[in-house]
Amino acid sequence: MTTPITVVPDAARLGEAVAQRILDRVTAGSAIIGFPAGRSATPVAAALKQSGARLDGLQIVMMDEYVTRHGSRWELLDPNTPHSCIGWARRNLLAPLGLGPTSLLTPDPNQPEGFKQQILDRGGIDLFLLASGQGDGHVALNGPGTPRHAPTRVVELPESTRRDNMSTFPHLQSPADVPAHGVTIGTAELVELSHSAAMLLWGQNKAYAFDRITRADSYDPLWPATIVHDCRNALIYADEEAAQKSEREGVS
Ligand SMILES: N[C@@H]1[C@@H](O)[C@H](O)[C@@H](COP(=O)(O)O)O[C@@H]1O
Repeated sequence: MTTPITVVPDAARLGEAVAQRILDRVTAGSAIIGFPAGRSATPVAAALKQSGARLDGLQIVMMDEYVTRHGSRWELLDPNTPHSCIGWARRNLLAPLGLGPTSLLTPDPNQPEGFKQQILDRGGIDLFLLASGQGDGHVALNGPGTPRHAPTRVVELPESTRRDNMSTFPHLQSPADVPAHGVTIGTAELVELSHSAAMLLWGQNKAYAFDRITRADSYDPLWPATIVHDCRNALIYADEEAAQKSEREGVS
């Protein structure tokens, strides 16, 4: 495994370390940052808010969103729904950081192939923050079995991802409460469009994900979050609970 690992004591320190990288880029001019919705990036969002910095130059790219079919078209989940990924971005990033709607880019389920060009037009993603499904290793909504070069597209969520989403959004009581489809950036674009990437793993329930990811050297379709190894300038950030540091060697 060649992707460097940084282990910090806890989720708050992880958030501060990653937020500092974003702040450095914003200070240098502008930053286009890819975000996952859910628990993993919440400490990063909190640390950005805590910094009190002006973040006008911050552009946020959300990697996925749940969708439902209406006739021949897909509709994004209402952002006021507590498990909406766009809603997560509005609540955790846009509102607290004082950013407007033009600071947010999300894939269009009816034109998913356009997402790549929209990102290219902005010069690519400076830093793509990645999360791993705790039980099935999904990344964005690319579930187990996703080929390495999958494009941005609408996918049907497997039961394993819907179960993981119940931990991410605890108000979801059963897999049936989780929407059956989502639009997601593809594994191809995660690699091609990011100048750097950071996998965020914190808490005991990400210990297995840490293990699966750090045992791999490159993309393993059975655990799609291993895509981090194929990304340029990639880093894994973990807290001690996820890394179970005392039991490992070679982790700094
Ligand atoms: N749609 C989101 C993904 O974007 C995110 O990567 C994942 C991880 O969530 P958590 O960080 O809570 O484990 O949850 C959901 O599936």
